[in-house]
This record gives sequence, C-alpha cells and structure tokens, in this order.
Amino acid sequence: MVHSSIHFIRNSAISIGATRRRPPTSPLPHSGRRPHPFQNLPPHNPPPTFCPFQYRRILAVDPPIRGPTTTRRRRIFLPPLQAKPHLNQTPLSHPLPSGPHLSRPHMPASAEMRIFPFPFVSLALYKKKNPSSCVSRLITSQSKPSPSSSSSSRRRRFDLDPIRSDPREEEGGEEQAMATKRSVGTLGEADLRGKKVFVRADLNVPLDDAQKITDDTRIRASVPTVKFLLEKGAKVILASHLGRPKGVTPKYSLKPLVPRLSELLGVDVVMANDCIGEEVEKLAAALPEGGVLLLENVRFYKEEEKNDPEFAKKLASVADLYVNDAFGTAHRAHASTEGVTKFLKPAVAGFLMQKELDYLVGAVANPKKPFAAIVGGSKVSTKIGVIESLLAKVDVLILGGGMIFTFYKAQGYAVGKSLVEEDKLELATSLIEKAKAKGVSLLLPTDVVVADKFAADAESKTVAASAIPDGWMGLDVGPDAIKTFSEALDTCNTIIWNGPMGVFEFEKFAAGTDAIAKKLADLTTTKGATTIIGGGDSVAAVEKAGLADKMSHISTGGGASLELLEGKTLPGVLALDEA
Ligand SMILES: Nc1ncnc2c1ncn2[C@@H]1O[C@H](COP(=O)(O)OP(=O)(O)OP(=O)(O)O)[C@@H](O)[C@H]1O
Ligand SMILES: O=C(O)[C@H](O)COP(=O)(O)O
Repeated sequence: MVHSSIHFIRNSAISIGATRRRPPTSPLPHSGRRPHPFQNLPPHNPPPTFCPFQYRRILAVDPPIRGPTTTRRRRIFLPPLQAKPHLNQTPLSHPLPSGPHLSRPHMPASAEMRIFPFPFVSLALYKKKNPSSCVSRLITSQSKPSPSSSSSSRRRRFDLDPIRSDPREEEGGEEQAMATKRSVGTLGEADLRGKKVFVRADLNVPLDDAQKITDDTRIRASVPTVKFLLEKGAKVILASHLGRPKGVTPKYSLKPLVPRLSELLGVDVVMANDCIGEEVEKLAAALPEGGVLLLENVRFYKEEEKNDPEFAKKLASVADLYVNDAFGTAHRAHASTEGVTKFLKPAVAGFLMQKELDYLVGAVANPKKPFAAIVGGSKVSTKIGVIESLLAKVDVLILGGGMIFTFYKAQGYAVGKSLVEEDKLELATSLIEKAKAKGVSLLLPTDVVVADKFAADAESKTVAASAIPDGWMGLDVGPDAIKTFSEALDTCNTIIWNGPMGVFEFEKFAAGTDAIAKKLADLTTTKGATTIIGGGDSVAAVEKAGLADKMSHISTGGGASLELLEGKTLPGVLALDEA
C-alpha cells in the first residue's frame, strides 16, 4: 500500500509537468549525453579577488547523531581557511598544517581552544533528547513566509516552517492525494479478464548506435505490473516514450525493445507501427487474453507532450482501463500520463509507481531516524530545491561533487579551476545558515582530490579543502572526507543519496562515489538501514559498482525522483483514482 501522506507536499500540480526543467538523467546514448559542466567553462576560472588572506583554525562541533543516550560532542577540525577580509577573525601567527590528520582528535590544545562560530560543518544545535523537538523550537522561532512567497511560482516548500500547521488543511490536500492512489493490485480477475488495459510504462532505456539496449533496468521494472495483468486474463496495450524525438524519428523507435520484453514477459509481444490510428485499433481488437501489444513511441506526436485532449482520447479509445507505471515520466503532464485518465476508468497506479512512492514519499516523510541525505552531482543550482527540502527532514546532510566548490568559495576558500557557480555564492552561504538554523549537521569534505586537467589521465593529488592549488581543479572528495562521511553514516538508519561525490566516470576520481556506494550497501545489508538512491548518475554509479541489488530502493526516475524530493507533486500520479 502506498504510505500515508506527508505534510510537505503542497504545491500545485499544474505547473509541474509543464516545464522541461532538466535534461534526461541517465546517460542515454540515443539522445546524446548531456555536456559535462566543465565543457561550458572558460579555460581558467578567474582567480579569487579577495585579499589579504588570513588563516584561521576552524573548529566545528557536529551534532549528536549517535542518538540521545550515546550522544557525545565530537570535534571536527577543518583545515585552515582563507578568511574573507570582513570576517574580522583573529589570524593565527602561522598557517596551520593541513591534510587528513586535521580531522583526527590529536590536535594541539591551542587549536582546540579556538572555537569559531563557523557554520561550515554543523553546529551543536542538536537536541539532547528528541531531535525533532530541537528542530521545532528553532524553526518556530523564525518568521513565517509571507503569503506572496508561499504562492510564488518557484514552488519551493522547505523554506517554509515544516512543523507549523498541517499544509493539507491549508492547501487542499494534494499531497494526500499523492499518497492514496488506487493500486492495480486492487483489481481482480473480474475486473480484468478480457479487458484491454492501457499501461503507460517508462521504457526510455539507453540504446547504443547499433540500437542495442545497454541498460534494461526500466524494462525489467515494468514487468511485474504487466505480468500481473496478463495472469488475470487482461489484454495489455503497452505505451511509452523513448528519448526526445521531434516527430517520427526511426532511432527513437521502440521496436528494438520487443525481443527483450517478450523474453521477460514470456509472451510474444506484438509491435504496432504507430500509437494511434487504424492499425492500432485492429491489433488491439485482435489481442487475445494474456496478449501484449506495444505501441510505437508516443512522442512521435507533438500532441503527446502538449497533453492534447484529442490525442489523449485517441490513445484511450482502444482500451477499457488505465494503469500508470511510468514513474520516470510521472512529473510530465503528458497525454499518455495525465490526459488519458480523463477518458479511461479506473485509472490506477502500477506496482513500480507504488514502490517508488513508498520510498521517495513514504520513507522520506517518516524516516527511521537518524536520517541522512547525501547530495552530490555537478552543480548546486540543479539541487537547490532538493537541498532546501531535505534540510527540513534530515539530521545529517553530506555534500559532495562539483557543487562543494561553490560552498568553499562562498566561505573564502581558494578553489583553483574547480567548478564554481559565481552567481550561487550567496545561495551557498544561505543554505549553510539554514542548516545551522534547522540544527542539521551539514558535512562538507575536509579534503579533495584535485587534478591538473579535466581528463581521465590527469595528474592528481589529495589536498586539504582549503589548499587547492592555483590551476588545479577538485574532481573528487578525499580519503579524510570519506572517513568522516562514513562515520556519520554509520549512525543513520535512513539514507537518501542523489548525485555522485566526484567525476566517477574517470576511474581516478571515482573513489569517493564508490566508497559511498559501498558504505550504503553495507549499512543496508548488515544494519538494516533503509537506503534510497535517486538521480541518474548516482544510480549509474551504484550499478557500475555492482551494488544495486544491495540497496533498499533504486529509483527508476531521475527528474521524477528529484521533483518528489523537492516536495513537488507529480501530475501523472495526481491524475489517478483515489484508493
Ligand atoms: N568535482 C566535480 N567537478 C565537476 N563535475 C563533477 C564533480 N563531481 C561530480 N561531477 C559530475 O556530476 C555529474 C552528475 O551530476 P548530476 O547533478 O547530474 O547528478 P545525478 O546523480 O545524475 O542527479 P540527477 O540525475 O538527479 O540530476 C557527473 O557527470 C559527474 O562527473
Ligand atoms: O529519462 C527520464 O528521466 C524519463 O524517461 C523522462 O524523460 P524526459 O526527461 O525526456 O521527459
């Protein structure tokens, strides 16, 4: 059953599917991999403009993530920081040593005396007994957003007070609707035998130049729902998109999927040359009980993405009822995901859809605490919503990937040629402050692996986060950071991960990502922690490490999982029947 609703989903579904906010998440050869962020950078980042440099010892205290009784204050030493001139910190007489040893507890006593109110790692705002009570107190002391901000088109939720009155009462209960959809499992043989069921799946799988499937995860994930329907004597009309074709484009045909689908389903799947029209009508009419008809790519019609009602009606005309199992496309309000529900009843959720919602809504809304989120990936700008939303839920937030350099720079570090979003420096500072205000332990890497160029064969070395040499770029988190992150994760019972820790595509810079993948697999299998992986590249990294089956849940949706984690509602889900 889909878990009960969460109070934080509060945004209107209307605009959600309307924008193509982000590129496809998986590296899809058929559609071309999205350009790496570095491809858009000038050859050299401008050097930092602030000076003179002052060095200071930062001492931050992380919160008691070991739980109420075993709580102890643990000190984490960050390497020396090049302070902003206006910070007016007492300079040390000499630059402090940097490197991995700095986070070990054998620091000179003089250093331990220097405690700065620096929000970099988190602060000791944690509650002694009940984590949420401390967070509650802190948050309720903040002013509530103005009515105008809450209705803002940015649809951000988590700068809102998460423990104030239940938003369902205020905003009409869309979030409840997300979590209480009718499942295909409620349909019995009486409902299904001899019926034509329109199943929208997300079969948007990567194909190589020879049209060979390079990752069949999404096909396999769609099998349980279809098999269930076939076993109950239904006739399945299967629809999907593939890539982002502009009109009919042979390389985006779903035909190459037929053999694998037939093999997995144990039936000979019939393929149509179109998704609407006479041929489809004939093939659908000829389907036997337990037969499967695969329609051609619904995106060959522009009406699909426009959610054109006439097109939706045509799609629906060949079937009796509707099942949406396309979680990966549920954030799109398209004809085959949303429009078609106006013409087919019942319209229910498939098993994959349910599982995704169970984890990405249910487990995230009611996590077994302590709850940690690991957010990486290339840019902070693509993860703002996720970070803000998770800040209201988690006890520990670990940041990695390319985005950390924007945080470092915002705090006065020199970052060499690392990826930096200059226009997000203030945002980075404000996220740090929000973490502090909410009592979240925000962990940034204390050391990084830097490279002299963005290449697999680049020269590399590990340096303290504060000591990135000019002309070098950070491409992975360092061993000390991995150790600190692992220790923090050891204490957690629910962990969600989105975005790799480094440029894991290059073997030399994959250690941080691999270590996190191994850690999560280990925590799942040995400790029973709930681990959820969302986001195209993090999923790819886990698959690459061969650890996918060790995690509690690997999401099949990149954009959809991100939107859910941001607290947005998914139109493809909202349109389904209530349970
Ligand atoms: N230090 C770094 N510098 C530059 N790029 C990085 C760095 N660390 C990671 N990356 C890149 O980030 C990319 C992944 O970022 P992305 O935000 O797409 O993550 P994701 O897991 O795919 O999440 P989602 O699909 O939900 O956006 C990878 O291609 C990786 O090479
Ligand atoms: O790969 C995905 O994320 C889904 O199939 C949705 O694809 P889209 O981003 O092209 O809508």
